[in-house]
Amino acid sequence: MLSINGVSKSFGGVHALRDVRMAIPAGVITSVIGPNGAGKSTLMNVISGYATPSAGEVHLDGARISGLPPHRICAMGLARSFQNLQMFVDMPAWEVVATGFYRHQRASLLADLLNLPSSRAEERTAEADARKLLQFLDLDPVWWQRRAGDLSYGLQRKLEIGRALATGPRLLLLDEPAAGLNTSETTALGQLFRKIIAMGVTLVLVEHDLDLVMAVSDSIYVLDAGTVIARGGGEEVRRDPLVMAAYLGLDADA
Ligand SMILES: Nc1ncnc2c1ncn2[C@@H]1O[C@H](COP(=O)(O)OP(=O)(O)OP(=O)(O)O)[C@@H](O)[C@H]1O
Repeated sequence: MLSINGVSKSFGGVHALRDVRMAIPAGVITSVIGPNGAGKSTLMNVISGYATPSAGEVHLDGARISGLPPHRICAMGLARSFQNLQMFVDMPAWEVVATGFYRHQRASLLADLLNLPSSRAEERTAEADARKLLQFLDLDPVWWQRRAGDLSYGLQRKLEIGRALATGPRLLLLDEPAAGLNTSETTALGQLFRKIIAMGVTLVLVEHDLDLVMAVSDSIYVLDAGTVIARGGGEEVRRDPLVMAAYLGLDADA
């Protein structure tokens, strides 16, 4: 579904990604792990159009997406969340999710400004759809009308996932979705991933919580210093000497 063909990205003299190749199939959870500075966020930015690769290409279902702006890539069915929350803190929680439906709305800016019936009808549909998504996310209705910024960090993370799902993606990239969550929130997040897969949305995770990664991933890629050093199932990756060396700072032979 997503193919990453020889992607490199440099920032001045820093080679954040070097000839990265990945083949991510539909219908499963693929995780990308690696120590700090390995290039994970840079890879997510390249895939989602927030960064242009210095070399190589990214294809989604055979169509080249590298080099396109984020909104075009989103319209092609690829949505993302961010490592640091990108939240509309002053909106009611439901409306944060509803903004994701904007991509599907047809009313013109003028209709919006004049509050014409076409614009109001779309708003009502977006609100109803947002409520369905909030139920899907298992967000207690007591929070729906509350200011998003007043929700706990874990609940705001859910809103961010809801907003991304509202764009109707076939593939969803989640950049460190468990960061800042407690143990029970992380367990619930793993269950939510399974529900998202069951909806027919493919998931790619960048995650530091290795327990979560091992529990939910069908396949794992390990990046270190901008290079893929291992790929496979949890056990395979866990036992890989290069992975141990990257994480523990040990010599691969040791
Ligand atoms: N905009 C930038 N300008 C310069 N260097 C950058 C930029 N973005 C990333 N880098 C560098 O590229 C390398 C990879 O960074 P990146 O943030 O992709 O790693 P990461 O694996 O996501 O790290 P972490 O797990 O700490 O979030 C690092 O050396 C980083 O300092």
